[in-house]
Amino acid sequence: MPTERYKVRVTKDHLVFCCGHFISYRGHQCERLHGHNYRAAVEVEGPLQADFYVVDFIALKHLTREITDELDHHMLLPTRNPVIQVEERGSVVAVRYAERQWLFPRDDCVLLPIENTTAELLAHYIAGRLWQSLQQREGFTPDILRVEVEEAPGQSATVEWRSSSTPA
Ligand SMILES: Nc1nc2c(c(=O)[nH]1)N=C([C@H](O)[C@H](O)COP(=O)(O)OP(=O)(O)OP(=O)(O)O)CN2
Repeated sequence: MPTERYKVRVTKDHLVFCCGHFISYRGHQCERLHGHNYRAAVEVEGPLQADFYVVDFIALKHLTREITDELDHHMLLPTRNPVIQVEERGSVVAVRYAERQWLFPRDDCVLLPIENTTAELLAHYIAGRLWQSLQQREGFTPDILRVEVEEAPGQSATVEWRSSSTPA
């Protein structure tokens, strides 16, 4: 008897999040501030549950959207970047890279506990949040969770999280 696996995937226009950002690269260089219409796509693998689905599309979309909506229309700033310093000062966020400095209203920013706002690490951030929401709110641990973040049409990054009990 062949074995079978199931996968569900969601990507929707409401999982688009429009943000400002800049990344450091090659260790010591820094992009100019610019924006993207990012799009998240989420895949979950696992056995069929009692309702004959891996996970409810509706729950998956809802939980993913909660996370992407928090990012939408914000400036994304990494708090762990070795060359970009991000400092909260009351109602503003001061950002410094070498001689360049920016001051943003605090409410316009999302400070992310990542090293760089690459599509890879944005996918990692969303995957971590979604893994936690699925466990805590749906009582569900995926065998495999993949999050893709498309920075622009034709260029995206994907991260894969596996449950410790899922064989490689
Ligand atoms: N692997 C990754 N590479 C790059 C990332 C990333 O997140 N992961 N990010 C960037 C930049 O943020 C940048 O904004 C993208 O640059 P670019 O590809 O030049 O963007 P365009 O949309 O202008 O691309 P065109 O194909 O020239 O239209 C860089 N690399």
